[in-house]
Amino acid sequence: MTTAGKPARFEKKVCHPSELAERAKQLKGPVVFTNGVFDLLHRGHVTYLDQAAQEGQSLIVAVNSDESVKRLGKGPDRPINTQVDRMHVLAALECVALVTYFEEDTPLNAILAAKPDVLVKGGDWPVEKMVGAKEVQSWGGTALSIAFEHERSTTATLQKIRNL
Ligand SMILES: Nc1ncnc2c1ncn2[C@@H]1O[C@H](COP(=O)(O)OP(=O)(O)OP(=O)(O)O)[C@@H](O)[C@H]1O
Ligand SMILES: O=P(O)(O)O[C@@H]1O[C@H]([C@H](O)CO)[C@@H](O)[C@H](O)[C@@H]1O
Repeated sequence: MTTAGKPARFEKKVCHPSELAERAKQLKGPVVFTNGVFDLLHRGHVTYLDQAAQEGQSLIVAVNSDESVKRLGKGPDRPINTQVDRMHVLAALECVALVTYFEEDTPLNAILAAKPDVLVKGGDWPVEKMVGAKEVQSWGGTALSIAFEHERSTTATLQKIRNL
C-alpha cells in the first residue's frame, strides 16, 4: 500500500505575479531579484543563484512564462519544462526565498512590483543592458552582473541529448 506524502514545503515559495508586491514586502531585507528562463537547471544556474542570494537576505526569482519564452527565440521546442515546473524546481533551492513568473517580454513590471534592493543577472548580461537596472538604482538599489564560474547552458545540454 502507498500513502500520499505531505505537501512539499517549497510549494509555499511559489507566488502569482499579483501577490508579488505583498509577498516581497514580507521578506527579510535586503531583497535580491533575478530573472530568467531556467529551463533545464544546471550547475551554472545554481552557482549563480546562490551567489546572487548572498548579495542580500532574500532572493526572488522571476521566470519567463511559457509564452514569453517562445517569443525570446531560443528555439521552437522551448521551453522544455513548463513555467510551473521551472518555478517549483527553483523554489526547491535553499537559496531561493520566493518564485514568480512574468508574461511580458521583460521582467520590468515584476521588478517594479518587488522593488528589490539588488538586481542580479549572470555575466551574459552586463549592467548597462540589464532591464530594470536604472529603476532599481533610482530607489537607491544596486545592479550586479555576476561572472560565470561554470560554462554551462541549457542549449548545450540539449545539444548533448540530441547527439546521443
Ligand atoms: N553557466 C552559467 N553561469 C552563471 N549564470 C548563468 C549561466 N547560464 C545562465 N546563467 C544565468 O542564469 C539566468 C537564466 O539563464 P537561462 O535560463 O537563459 O540559462 P541558459 O542555460 O543560458 O539557457 P539557454 O541555453 O536556453 O539560453 C540568466 O540570468 C543567466 O545570466
Ligand atoms: O534567461 P535569460 O534569457 O538570460 O533571461 C532573460 O533576461 C532578460 C534580462 O532581464 C534583460 O536584462 C529578460 O528581458 C528576458 O525576458 C529573460 O528573462
